[in-house]
Amino acid sequence: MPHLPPAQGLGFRMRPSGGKSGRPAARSVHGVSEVSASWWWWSQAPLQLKNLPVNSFSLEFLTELIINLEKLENDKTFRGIIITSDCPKAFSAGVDLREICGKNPAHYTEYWKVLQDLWLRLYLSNLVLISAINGPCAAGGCLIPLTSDYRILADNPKCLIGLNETRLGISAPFWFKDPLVNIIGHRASEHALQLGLLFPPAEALQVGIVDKVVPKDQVQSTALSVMTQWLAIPDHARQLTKNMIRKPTADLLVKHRDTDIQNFVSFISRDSIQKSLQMYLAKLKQNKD
Ligand SMILES: CC/C=C\C/C=C\CCCC/C=C/C(=O)SCCNC(=O)CCNC(=O)[C@H](O)C(C)(C)COP(=O)(O)OP(=O)(O)OC[C@H]1O[C@@H](n2cnc3c(N)ncnc32)[C@H](O)[C@@H]1OP(=O)(O)O
Repeated sequence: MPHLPPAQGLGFRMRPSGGKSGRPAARSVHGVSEVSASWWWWSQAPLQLKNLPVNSFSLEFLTELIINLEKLENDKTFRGIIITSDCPKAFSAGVDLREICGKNPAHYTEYWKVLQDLWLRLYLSNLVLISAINGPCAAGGCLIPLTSDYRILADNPKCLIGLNETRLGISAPFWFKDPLVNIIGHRASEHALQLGLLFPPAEALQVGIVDKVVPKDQVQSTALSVMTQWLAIPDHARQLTKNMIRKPTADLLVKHRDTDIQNFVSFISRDSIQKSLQMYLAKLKQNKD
């Protein structure tokens, strides 16, 4: 299993859980629960996102994330991943606005394609994906949670979650909207998407965009306990079922991805959109002072 120490500001921490060897010592004399605890314990890999300061999706970060997910997917040791943030300010701030501001159409094309690739890899992953959301995640920052199998949110008023694109003067792509509809339903999605709602924890739980809200210091332990339940199901049955449920949604992107790229590039290249994104980025920087 690759162990990748994070580079300055950019990187992922991936490590098998367990002792120094990555696996807990075998317990031969204990009961079934002990045995099964050891079994699931080293079947899951924590994946800690670290692209300081806010885990925004730069092209480089997306590319690294896809490579690391592919490694985990191909390593048969692992059956599930708990994804969390190693940046104190955010779980993820979504699309890195510097990637979609002031660049050229070729860059926008490449960027959008890589973002689609990440979405497809996550949405159709054979692994159990649990998002341990320990910070705010807005717009594209919801990509990982919305493609996960289970979402646990820290009970902190700063931990807002939602697709707030309309507030930035842009529209969420259909492949962000579709998983939201699948998770919270049509009417709630209409409301949330049009108003660009960012939900605080209690409301997020109520609308169903997250499955559990727990104190911040319990997010990781809760994720481990939920993972135990999911890994108790035989992989082949769970994977077939996941694929059956998710494939129609994923197929829509596969079928329309070129058109979606063209739409994105022409939309994002408009002067009016560029201006409003630049203003939003400038406002983010001002708010700091
Ligand atoms: C036809 C239609 C076809 C297609 C549709 C077209 C377009 C679709 C658009 C794509 C859909 C997805 C969009 C997105 O994801 S856009 C990004 C949305 N994200 C946000 O709105 C979050 C913005 N950030 C925040 O709210 C806060 O930064 C956050 C995360 C709550 C943390 O707050 P705080 O602790 O106070 O930290 P700062 O605000 O000071 O931020 C630190 C530092 O990070 C910079 N930064 C924050 N977010 C981003 C970002 N998304 N991209 C780039 N940089 C970001 C911020 O400016 C600060 O920088 P500084 O240099 O000042 O330190």
